[in-house]
Amino acid sequence: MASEEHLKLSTIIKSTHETLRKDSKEKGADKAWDDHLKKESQLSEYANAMRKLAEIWEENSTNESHSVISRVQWISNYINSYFFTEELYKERRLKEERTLEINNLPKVSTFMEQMSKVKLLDVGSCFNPFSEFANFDVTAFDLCPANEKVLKGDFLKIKILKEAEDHEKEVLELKKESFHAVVFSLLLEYMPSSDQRILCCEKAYDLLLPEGILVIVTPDSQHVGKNAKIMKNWRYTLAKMGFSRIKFEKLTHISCMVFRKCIDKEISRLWAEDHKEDYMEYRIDIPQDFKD
Ligand SMILES: C[S@@+](CC[C@H](N)C(=O)[O-])C[C@H]1O[C@@H](n2cnc3c(N)ncnc32)[C@H](O)[C@@H]1O
Repeated sequence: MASEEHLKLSTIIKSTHETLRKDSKEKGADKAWDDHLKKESQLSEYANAMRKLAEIWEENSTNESHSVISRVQWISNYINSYFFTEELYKERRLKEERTLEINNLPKVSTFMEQMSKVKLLDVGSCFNPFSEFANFDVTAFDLCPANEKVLKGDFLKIKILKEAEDHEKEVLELKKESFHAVVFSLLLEYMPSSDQRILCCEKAYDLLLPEGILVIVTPDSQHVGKNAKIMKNWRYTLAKMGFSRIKFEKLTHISCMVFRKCIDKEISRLWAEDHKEDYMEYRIDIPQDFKD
């Protein structure tokens, strides 16, 4: 059973999202977003609520309904099996090379190099849940950091450059193709429009090395079929960008997905053409977009 404190904190989170969606309908997503960023006390209240919820979840980690542990664990387990324990990236590489060959596309000769630590960008990190993992070299940032381990920045405004300055507190720019993994854990649904979510995924694409992965966790307490069309449309949209979805798992309250940056964009684009259904569009919607 949720405690009174837990309910109070969850209400802060939900009402922030609701207000942003409502403002976005009234004045447009860009204006609503700019106005939202000016509400510093509301942003800090949200960050504190998120951090405190995580502490509550940690204290109650034996209770399976508390999903913060499971999402952080799920993400780190997958990243480890992809890069280290099972080296899943090698299997995928072979599969993609075969697709290039079958479709008479040019061969690719440079691949991601073996690494000892995964360079991980955690966008919308809030309290940097990945800082504890020794084999991750984490860059964590958020609109409103909940602690000093997190840098401040708006991913929608971040510049992606061939060379980027190092940052101490605020991130304005990041280096192109400099990360093995980008994590969006409960990030996309914070933003009120499909265009903003798409921009985030396109930026992740530019920041990842080829064969790197974008891990997306999104809240979903419905049964697996309920949001299937929305999830299939995400897969289509990301495939048009150059990502191929390599993992999907529905847990009790979240859906976890992994998208791999293909060695050649054409690979996932061919997949998108072959699997396009009539309802599919270049969009990233969430179920809340269809509520009034
Ligand atoms: C629901 S919290 C998720 C926190 C953490 N990733 C987790 O899984 O517990 C969403 C976070 O994303 C941040 N955020 C939303 N849009 C952002 C943006 N454009 N740039 C950076 N951070 C953003 C918010 O400030 C908030 O801390």
